Amino acid sequence: MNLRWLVLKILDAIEFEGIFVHEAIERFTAESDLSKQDRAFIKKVVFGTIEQQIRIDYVINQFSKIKVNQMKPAVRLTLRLSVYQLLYMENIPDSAVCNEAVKLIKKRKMLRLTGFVNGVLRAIIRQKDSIQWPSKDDILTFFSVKYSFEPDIIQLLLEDYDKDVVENFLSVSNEQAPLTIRVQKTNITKQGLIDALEKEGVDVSEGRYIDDALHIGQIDKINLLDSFNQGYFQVQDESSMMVADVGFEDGMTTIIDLCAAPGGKTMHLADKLEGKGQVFAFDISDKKLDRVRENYTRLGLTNISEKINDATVLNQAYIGIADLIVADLPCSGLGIIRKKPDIKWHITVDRIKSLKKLQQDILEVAKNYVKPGGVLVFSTCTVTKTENQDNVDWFLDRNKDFELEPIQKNYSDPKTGMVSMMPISNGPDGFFIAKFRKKCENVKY
Ligand SMILES: C[S@@+](CC[C@H](N)C(=O)[O-])C[C@H]1O[C@@H](n2cnc3c(N)ncnc32)[C@H](O)[C@@H]1O
Repeated sequence: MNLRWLVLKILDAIEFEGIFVHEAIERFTAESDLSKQDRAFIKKVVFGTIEQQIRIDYVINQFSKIKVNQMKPAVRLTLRLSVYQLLYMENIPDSAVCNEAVKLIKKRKMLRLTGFVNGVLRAIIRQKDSIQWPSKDDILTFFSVKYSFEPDIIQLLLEDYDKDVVENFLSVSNEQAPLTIRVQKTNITKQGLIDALEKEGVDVSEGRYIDDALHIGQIDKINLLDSFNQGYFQVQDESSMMVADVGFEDGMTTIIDLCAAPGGKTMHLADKLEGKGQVFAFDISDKKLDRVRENYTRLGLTNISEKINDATVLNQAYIGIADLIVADLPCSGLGIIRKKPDIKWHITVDRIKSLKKLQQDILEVAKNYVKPGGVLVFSTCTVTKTENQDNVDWFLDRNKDFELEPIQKNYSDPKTGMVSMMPISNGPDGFFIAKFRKKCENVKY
């Protein structure tokens, strides 16, 4: 099996079919008998090539007369995956990278272009220590090339945050995220899970903010772990666990998770209900809800009912019934780029504007399902003020029957009473949470 050939096919599918990185890797590696090391290599090169695309293209363009966007797709992708290895994988000899690239071009039957590819790569190998990088005087181009982000997105972030904060965000977004799991308390205690994982040879350490969170070592195939199949845990980032940690209160019985798939927060809330009460898990399509079903079946949870429901359309059956509404809304996802690097290339300023409109449409409907005294939690896995704080102001302005309840946790911002977290190195993803309570004199959980 030629691993780089598989990488090329995966990159090709991502670029021309528009599928997500994880989906593409899964499609081309699931059925094959690749070793753990082979899969790790493929994942590293695919993730890295996507993540560092702007920087890689910048380097190629310095050494090639034909610019990247004028190249034949197979040549462009072969050069990108090769330059990633040259710049970021020191353990691979430069000559091997070059020879393998030429083999790929031959395999694609582009014999006339082998000399070109070989020439560009050899030039980069010779001069990679003297590449001319953009000057810091032009901070947008400098950050864009250094961290491989679109200048428009950097500009948007610079309008919201200080330069140092933005630079840290860009840098951490290119790191590997920790693998975090949540103890499924209905099935096992935390210590019981730690013991079970260690018995299976998995490295375990405590999470940073949430008691039920554990970090585990990177695992090739999690579904081969007995503790996973026994439903002892759910893979979930710590920032995502904060939603139930903030929203759930003793005495609650009826919860609606309006945008639930794949179900991370639904499972956590059903766990907090200790198998009692009801979590209504809504999402836009049955295919999305399949993931929710898979999760609750494996975890053995019976207090979840899933249903196709468009969150922008008021559903009369649920008006005023919920103790807690979770509106974990579709967003630009800038807080989770470490896990989904292709977000870098899908998100635009216009898309963020249209997401804001969708978020407001959903919040306008969501408020109707809350009981007097009940809670509406609004969350996103992004860091733009447009999608977060602006929506909070907009919501409070229009809905005087709701108030912002300050979140008092060791991970919330004491000034705003909200959670607005940038991704943290070896820690949680970037995330935002605001908690609204529907006013009522007598009822409070
Ligand atoms: C951020 S994800 C939710 C993640 C989920 N809460 C979890 O913790 O696993 C946003 C979800 O919103 C769903 N969605 C998008 N538009 C929707 C709509 N109009 N109505 C309901 N769900 C929608 C998407 O299908 C997606 O599953």
